[in-house]
Amino acid sequence: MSKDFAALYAELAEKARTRPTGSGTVARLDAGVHEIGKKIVEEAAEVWMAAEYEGREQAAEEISQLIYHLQVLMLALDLAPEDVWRHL
Ligand SMILES: N=c1c2ncn([C@@H]3O[C@H](COP(=O)(O)OP(=O)(O)OP(=O)(O)O)[C@@H](O)[C@H]3O)c2ncn1[C@@H]1O[C@H](COP(=O)(O)O)[C@@H](O)[C@H]1O
Repeated sequence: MSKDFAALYAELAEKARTRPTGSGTVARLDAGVHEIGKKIVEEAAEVWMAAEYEGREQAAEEISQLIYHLQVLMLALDLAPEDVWRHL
């Protein structure tokens, strides 16, 4: 069963809280907002290129990675999903 936005956020929040060894998420949080922001821009560009040239399946994968990095930024800023949803 694949995970959804809420399940991934809960998983990442738990990683941020418990800081398990080897977690890429913990390393990204430790690198800080500047590095997370650069990764978001990179992933957004990959979404664009995949959508324009690489097809739906590749675009879906790149979109999932962009969502992951957006969630890391949310955790870095202590933003819960509800803090974002209320702007929708
Ligand atoms: N869903 C993701 C996920 N999507 C993307 N990424 C990261 O984003 C990278 C994709 O970026 P690129 O394609 O640019 O790969 P890259 O050039 O090697 O990127 P860099 O690692 O150099 O930044 C992947 O290599 C991962 O490091 C993710 N890392 C983790 N998760 C999930 O997050 C959860 C927690 O992961 P850990 O914190 O590592 O335990 C697990 O369920 C993981 O499956």
